[in-house]
Amino acid sequence: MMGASPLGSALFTDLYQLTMLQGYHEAGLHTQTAIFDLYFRRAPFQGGYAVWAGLDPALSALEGLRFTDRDLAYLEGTGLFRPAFLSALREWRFTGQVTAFPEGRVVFPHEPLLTVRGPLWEAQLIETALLNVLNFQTLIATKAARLVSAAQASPHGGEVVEFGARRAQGPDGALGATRAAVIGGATGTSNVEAAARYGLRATGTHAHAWVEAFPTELDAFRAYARLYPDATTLLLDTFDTLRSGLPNALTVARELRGAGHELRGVRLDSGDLAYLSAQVRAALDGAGFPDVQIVASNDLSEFVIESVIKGGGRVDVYGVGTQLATGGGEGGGALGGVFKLVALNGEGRMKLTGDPTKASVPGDKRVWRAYTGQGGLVMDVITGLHDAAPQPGERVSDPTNPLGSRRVPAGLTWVDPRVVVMDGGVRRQPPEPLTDLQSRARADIAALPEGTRRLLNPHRYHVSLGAPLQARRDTLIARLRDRHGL
Ligand SMILES: Nc1ncnc2c1ncn2[C@@H]1O[C@H](COP(=O)(O)OP(=O)(O)OP(=O)(O)O)[C@@H](O)[C@H]1O
Ligand SMILES: O=P(O)(O)OC[C@H]1O[C@H](OP(=O)(O)OP(=O)(O)O)[C@H](O)[C@@H]1O
Ligand SMILES: O=C(O)c1cccnc1
Repeated sequence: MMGASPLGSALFTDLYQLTMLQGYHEAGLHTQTAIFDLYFRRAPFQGGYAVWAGLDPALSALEGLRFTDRDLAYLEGTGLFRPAFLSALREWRFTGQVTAFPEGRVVFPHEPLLTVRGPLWEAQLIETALLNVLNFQTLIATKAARLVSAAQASPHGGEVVEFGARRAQGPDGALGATRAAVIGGATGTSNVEAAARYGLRATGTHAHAWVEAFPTELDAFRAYARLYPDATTLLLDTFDTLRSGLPNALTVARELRGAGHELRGVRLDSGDLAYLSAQVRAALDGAGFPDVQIVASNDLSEFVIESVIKGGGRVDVYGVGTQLATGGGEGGGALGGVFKLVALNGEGRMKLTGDPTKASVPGDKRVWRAYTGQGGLVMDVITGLHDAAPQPGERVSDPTNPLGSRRVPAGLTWVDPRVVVMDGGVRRQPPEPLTDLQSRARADIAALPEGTRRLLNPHRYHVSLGAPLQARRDTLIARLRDRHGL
């Protein structure tokens, strides 16, 4: 065993949460009712949207969170914590309420994706673990969605499967990445542990080592096909894709057919994938094998996939490793989601800063999402929890730019997409199957305005603040400035 995931350990937090917790406890602030919002300020990959993922593992972790004897002994050993606080921690449980977008929904910068309401010391402690799992899985689900949209732009269609276990950020990163990749639209994984854990299709071909292990490429191909006559995908590029791999694969395809089976596929792993896949497709079709699939791999990204398709490529399945499992590449690497205190004991709180993109929005809130009659997404408006839904003609403002405002169009249907997913520290619903989350994401991505899906310089989907909320925020800003002499 490589060690269990730290998610679910009360010590999987930043030290400052615990030092603050002790302070809240001493000051008697710890039981005051706090509201924290989790949101990100920029969509990953310089894209126009994100696919919200990681909620189920986050909620599972909250449900069981306890300080064990080992945890308390460690904390005692730091010399930072007093006995009264350590014994209070023994009773610490998460008893709060969590309201969140359902997993798989498309989400946008600045809107509260998840809101925690509960005693201050409960909500504060969980920041680190919540952000860890939600930032990562949202990043990877979004990457998968981008890869899948690129693949599906081909008139012939295309799937994405996840090949990233060898490149992921550690074992826990690999498992989380597979889960999120599937939510974002990946149709299979090569990671067998992840497949078993999440009830997914484990899929794969063979490596160059298999071919190198036999006297000839044809011997290797024949041996594999004999063992898996209905599940063989042959890797063509160990020696030369067109001059050796392809003719040998055709030989094996004919032999399999003679024995009542069909070759499933071939894999291309180097060279110009547009040119090679078109050549291989033509050869397979010409030889009477139109159903043999072409799998491609080798440092694929959404931009490579786009280029392969533009170049006339005929790839059916893209096997993506590094870029998918790590979210690597431009604007990737990490999602910068944050968790901010927005109210304490019913009073709005906010972070003021010189950078208007970083100032938070105080108070308990609601997100309204507007749809056209055809089910297309139009805009999101954040209001106070008890404010009316946005009205046609109402002026709503840009959360990062006080001068940016727009009027709410008429004829839209407004829905509050967030749900209470946990109450009294207990989940309200059982975990949803990953296939349901994948379908939800697929439908939401299809409902996005065309330009918002674009990979490069997408249209910005508008998330605005309702007028009463903006007014309360302005009042609080003025009060904080007065109080701090700013
Ligand atoms: N038609 C294409 N358009 C854009 N990028 C492509 C295309 N075909 C392949 N690529 C990408 O080009 C990069 C380099 O491919 P190349 O064939 O030179 O690599 P390679 O020689 O196989 O390298 P290595 O052996 O290190 O994997 C890869 O990231 C591959 O995904
Ligand atoms: O999207 P990727 O990160 O490229 O992951 C997939 C790659 O992993 C495997 O090869 P590997 O990279 O281990 O060896 P190679 O570079 O010799 O192909 C496989 O053959 C793919 O090319
Ligand atoms: O099955 C494959 O082809 C595979 C699996 C992992 C990484 N690269 C390729």
